[in-house]
Amino acid sequence: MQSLCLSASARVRVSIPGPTSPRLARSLSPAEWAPEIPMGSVRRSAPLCCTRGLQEASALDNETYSLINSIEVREWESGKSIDDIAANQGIRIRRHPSTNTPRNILEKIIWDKVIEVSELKKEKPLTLVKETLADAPPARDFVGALKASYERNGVPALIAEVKKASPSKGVLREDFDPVEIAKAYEQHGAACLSILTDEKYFQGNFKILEAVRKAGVQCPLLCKEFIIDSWQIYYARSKGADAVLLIAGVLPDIDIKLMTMECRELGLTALLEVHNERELDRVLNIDGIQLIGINNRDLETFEVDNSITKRLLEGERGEIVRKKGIIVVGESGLFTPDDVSYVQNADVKAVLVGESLIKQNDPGKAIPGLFGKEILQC
Ligand SMILES: O=C(O)c1ccccc1NCC(=O)[C@H](O)[C@H](O)COP(=O)(O)O
Repeated sequence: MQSLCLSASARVRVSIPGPTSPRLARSLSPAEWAPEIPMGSVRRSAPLCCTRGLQEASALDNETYSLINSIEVREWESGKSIDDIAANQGIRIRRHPSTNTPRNILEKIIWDKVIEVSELKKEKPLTLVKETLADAPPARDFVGALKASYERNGVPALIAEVKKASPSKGVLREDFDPVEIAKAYEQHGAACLSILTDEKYFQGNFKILEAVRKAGVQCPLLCKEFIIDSWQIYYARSKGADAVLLIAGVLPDIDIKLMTMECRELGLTALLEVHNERELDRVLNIDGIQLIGINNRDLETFEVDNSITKRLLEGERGEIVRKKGIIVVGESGLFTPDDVSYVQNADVKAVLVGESLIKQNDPGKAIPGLFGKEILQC
């Protein structure tokens, strides 16, 4: 089957390579890729994806066909920038600085990330990253691990976060041995781990992700990054990630569609993070989403409010989530068994917890304190 691979984050880039699965194991020749077209800069005729894609539409699968006909691609054709498209979807974070002053910390993180990723791509272009994919450890079943833990324990499965620092709280733990902490989390029942890889704001990095995997930790690993470019998804997999975070408050629908397709092809789980009704509605309208995280923390203001999880899962939205069999993760600000029960009553099947565990003398032993009981490992 022919397959269209298109990345819209900051650029539109397309290839129509050969059969879908084996193509990930090999690198694509430059001829298979359309030239990269900077988004938000010049107005151009239709991107190559549209013309090539439509010519070959009869050979494309339904998912790809609907993508190339999507409203966003048509908007792009009519000259809208990625920031315009995002703004139409209620996204306040701009990808490209139009002033020197970011509106908030999340926007600043994203502007820095755009620069960081463009440097990394120069050092290691996608074709080289793809060559290293075959050496990565096989991807583990992130959602399967969460479901199994929930069934085993009757409380939300734990995604324990290996987090040294954060923009809202500064350094959370001076004495930070990520591998020891990861092992302790696993030993005390964490179903999965979240590894911060952003260096500038969280003092994380990809060496931590690799070291945790190489140390023999079995839990699936979430690469906690600010993803704005498909390159980062391939890079995360090449470093051993089993899941990646996609933030709906940063990524327009077209990026989410393309990136979730790429995740599927790589065997990665995409955790779609939302913070309000509009973001949840956007994500629920995208096919194939298995895992949604509701972040109780407003990443623009740092305000944490656990009732956001409850509010978003009330009524029709909760019904749609259940009908689609989506697993919901309650994220941030969870400190006590009451906090965990509160989000569990809102129908959350997993929780993502950083600060309240990492700040304890023994972060692993703090897990029973968080749940009010011991959590059984698989
Ligand atoms: O944690 C922050 O200060 C932060 C600031 C800006 C963007 C993202 C941020 N955190 C990411 C997260 O959402 C949390 O690391 C994660 O949900 C765990 O939260 P917590 O248990 O409150 O540490």
